[in-house]
Amino acid sequence: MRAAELVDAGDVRLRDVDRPEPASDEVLVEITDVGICGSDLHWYEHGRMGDRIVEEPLVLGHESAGRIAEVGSDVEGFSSGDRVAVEPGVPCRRCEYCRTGRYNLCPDVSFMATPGTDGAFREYVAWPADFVHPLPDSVSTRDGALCEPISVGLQAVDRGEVDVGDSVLVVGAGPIGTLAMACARAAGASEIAVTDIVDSKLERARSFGADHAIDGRAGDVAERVRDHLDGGADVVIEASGARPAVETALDSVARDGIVVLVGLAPDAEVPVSTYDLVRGQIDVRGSYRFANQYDDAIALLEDGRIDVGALVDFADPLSEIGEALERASDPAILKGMVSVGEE
Ligand SMILES: NC(=O)C1=CN([C@@H]2O[C@H](COP(=O)(O)OP(=O)(O)OC[C@H]3O[C@@H](n4cnc5c(N)ncnc54)[C@H](O)[C@@H]3O)[C@@H](O)[C@H]2O)C=CC1
Ligand SMILES: CC(=O)[C@H](N)C(=O)O
Repeated sequence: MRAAELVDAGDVRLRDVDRPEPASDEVLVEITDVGICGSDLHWYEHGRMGDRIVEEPLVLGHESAGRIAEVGSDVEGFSSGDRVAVEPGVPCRRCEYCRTGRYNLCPDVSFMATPGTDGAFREYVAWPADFVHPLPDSVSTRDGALCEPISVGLQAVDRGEVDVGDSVLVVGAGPIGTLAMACARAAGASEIAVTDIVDSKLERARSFGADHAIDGRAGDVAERVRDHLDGGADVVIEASGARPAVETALDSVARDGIVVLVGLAPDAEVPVSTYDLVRGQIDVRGSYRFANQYDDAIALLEDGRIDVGALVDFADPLSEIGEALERASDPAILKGMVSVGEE
């Protein structure tokens, strides 16, 4: 089968490799669609993330869906041809976090497209059946592949305890921020503001349903948030990881509000006034990946409550993976995808 391997920074090669055999508890998925995530671009551009370095060829891509090609001997409930979304992180299932349903925090998770665990820019993936989710007829595999970033959005909204009537500010209108916004709306948020520093992202946020799209380059964002959202946002979801954006998030929350930090910013140290946090009774929370969110993501797609297709700017074939990764690096692109098997 063909697999796109990252061999060095900026160097991804299509190679013929052995097709995997599913273990008894696995299914073999013929991959059809894979989203390109910012983390794929980071690995591609730098060949490393923090102290994790790509030393062996690594297949990128962790937002994937496809069709069942083979079913392991102990697996029940799947048949060849079933269309499925593949959840990319398989935890140990034994630790305290796994046993209490918080498997996104498992220290021994194998997550696709990180050193040691190949991702989905390849024709077939053998994957544990309990981390593979059937798609209803009305949900395409292209949309199903994006259950992954939708699940990140759902997790953020859960962490923010977004409820009916809440006002929400989303900082950063990339795919994660945009999907968090859609998930907040689905959870009942009544008024949603979004801020970004790229014009096209602000326009896309508006067309995706933001009530207020605030240009982060033009002056005091927090003040404008307070004007629009009656004194501040009940919940702020920070989805950029940029230092000034984190400051905006902390400054824009209403009293008794919750700030959810989703953006990953290894170097962003931000001064925090603990005095303001205490007096405002503010919760600041991290939100990491997702746990048990795929079924809800699929339900939102099935109900048409998230038009995830509107996020997608292009879908290139696997044979053009290098060009696809370059195209996706353009800040105006919201979501690029790779179609596997369609040439
Ligand atoms: N916590 C988690 O589980 C996960 C975290 N992430 C992280 O979430 C963040 C968002 O992911 P993507 O949407 O894929 O990234 P992205 O880079 O596509 O989007 C970030 C957006 O933030 C905007 N931005 C940058 N500086 C800003 C500022 N000062 N004010 C307002 N907006 C600003 C950018 O213009 C861009 O539109 C990244 O840091 C990513 O690493 C992604 C997936 C999972
Ligand atoms: C950071 C990412 O983009 C990825 N979804 C991950 O959880 O590692």
